[in-house]
Parts: sequence; structure tokens; C-alpha cells
Amino acid sequence: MNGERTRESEGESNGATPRRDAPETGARDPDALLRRAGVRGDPNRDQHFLVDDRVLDRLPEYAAEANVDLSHVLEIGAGTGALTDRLLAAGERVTAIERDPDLAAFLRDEFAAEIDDGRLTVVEGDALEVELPEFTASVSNLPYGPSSELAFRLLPEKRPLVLMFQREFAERMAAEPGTDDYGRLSVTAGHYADAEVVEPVPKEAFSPPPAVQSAVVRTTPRDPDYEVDDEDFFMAFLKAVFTQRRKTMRNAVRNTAHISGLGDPDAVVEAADEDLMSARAGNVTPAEFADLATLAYEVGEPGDPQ
Ligand SMILES: C[S@@+](CC[C@H](N)C(=O)[O-])C[C@H]1O[C@@H](n2cnc3c(N)ncnc32)[C@H](O)[C@@H]1O
Repeated sequence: MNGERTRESEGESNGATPRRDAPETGARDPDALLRRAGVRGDPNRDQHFLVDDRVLDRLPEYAAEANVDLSHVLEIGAGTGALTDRLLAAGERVTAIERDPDLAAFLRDEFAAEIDDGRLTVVEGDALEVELPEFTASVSNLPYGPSSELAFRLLPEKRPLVLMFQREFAERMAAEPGTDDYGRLSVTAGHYADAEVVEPVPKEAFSPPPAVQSAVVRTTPRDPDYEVDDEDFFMAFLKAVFTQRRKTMRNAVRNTAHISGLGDPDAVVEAADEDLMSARAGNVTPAEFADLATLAYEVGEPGDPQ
């Protein structure tokens, strides 16, 4: 990769002073970063780099306007560092995780001054596997392949998040009961945080453009307005009944015992509220699911979920 780097970067790589492509804003230009890195994003490696300055600038603003503590921002999938640069400007410290060894090497070179100052740590590795640092917030343009697993690695950390997802995923995450988008993802994400879609982002904001539209989600951690005895069972129960979201809850509970691990699903149906058993999963609120999961755990002989 370094052999492909342009003259723009030559002679600047002494690590002493941060690069500034746009003196008026002080920000690095995303296209110049791509040229200096000498890369084209590889969609097979979830590489779609943000090249729209306005979207890049707004991502940390979504956190700042919610008074999020940006003293240590975690960025997952830092790419060529266009967002990293904005996060360094908005916050005090950034830890940037990047799986691609060439991009991680580029980041270490491009941001040598910030690394020397102790403001940036580049972690080379898979964000699903590396140990996460203590962070106060995460602002990330996530790789879409593992975005669900990444979201559910971050949400239990109970920190504010501003994350770019595929638009459909974002809308399902933030959906309310009774809407078409409401489902397992809405309830499981809502277990940890309030989620709101703050901006749809068109394909053209990325290089190369992804196949689908994107959207930014901001999550604000909070405790749920219900209690569950066993969180793992609650999650397994949701997974089970939402595989049959168009069936009544009565049938969904009965038909999915192999997923939820319930030994006696009929006992749950008999003990549960009649109206609730006649409802469809897409209309059941998180609190109602929690009550039902608690009941199921008590009377349904739970075993090992799938
Ligand atoms: C959508 S791009 C975003 C890049 C950059 N943040 C931007 O906005 O231009 C996702 C980045 O995540 C990296 N990536 C893909 N899978 C990853 C994983 N499992 N862990 C860490 N980084 C990953 C890719 O190499 C790519 O640089």
C-alpha cells in the first residue's frame, strides 16, 4: 500500500504535527486520506469509507448535542481515519479498532502525532474479539457484516452510542410496538437503551457506495421499565416467539419450545393472560414480554435454549 501513496503524503510523515487538509475547518479531507492510504474500499471486507464531510462532521455532533461524555471515544472500524479525525477534534481520547492490517498501519502513520500525544490508540484486530477499553461513548461507522453482533457487544456496556447501520436494521432497532419494523431487535436493543434514528444516509456518502441505504442511530442507555429474573432466558424466549411473529402468542409459545428451551410450553399458555395469548408478537410490548418470560421461567420448565 505504501508504494501507492501519493506525493501529498511524502515529506509529511514525520509524526510531529497532525496533518490538516482543510485549514479553515482543521479537518482531514476524506478523499485525501483515501489517496494517502492508497486504498479502495473492499466491500467483501465491509469497507465503505465515508467521504461526505457533512455526514462526518455531524456524527460527533449527535453525541455532543446529547451531552455525551466524549472523554474516551471508542471507534470500531476506523478505516482511513476520516471519522477518527473528527472524534479527536470533538473528544479528548480515542481508541480506534481496525481489523485490516494495512489500514491499521496507515492509521499509525497518519496519526503519529496524536498517538505520541497519548490521545489516540490504534488497536489492530477484530472488534468482536479484542478486549474493549473502558470507554465513555462509541461513535462508529460500523462494518455492516458483523453490525448486529457489534451492537450487542456495545449495548450491554451501557454507554451512549452513535452508530451507522444499514437503514433497515436501524429502523428495526428503533421501532415501536405495533409498527411493521417492530421485532426482536427492537425489544433486545430496547432492553439496554432508547434508540432513535437521527439521520438517513444515502449510498453516495460512501466510497465505494454500499448496496443499501444507511442510517445513523443514537442510543441512550437506561434501565428497562420492567424486570426479568433470567436475562438469558428472556433473550432466548424473544428469539423463539419472534420466529413466529405472525402467529398468535399462544401458537408461537407452543411451536418454538425447541428454541426457547421450554419443557412445558402448554403450562405457560394456560397460566398466561388470555388476551396476551391471542395477540401477535409484533403487538406485544417489551414489558408484556418480560412478564410473560418471567411466568414462563416459573411454570414452563425451562431447559437449555437453542
Ligand atoms: C464501513 S467502514 C468505515 C471506515 C471509516 N470509519 C469511515 O467511516 O470511513 C468499516 C471499517 O471496519 C473495518 N472492519 C471490518 N470488519 C471489522 C471487524 N470485525 N473489526 C474491526 N474492524 C473491522 C473495515 O476494514 C473498514 O475499515
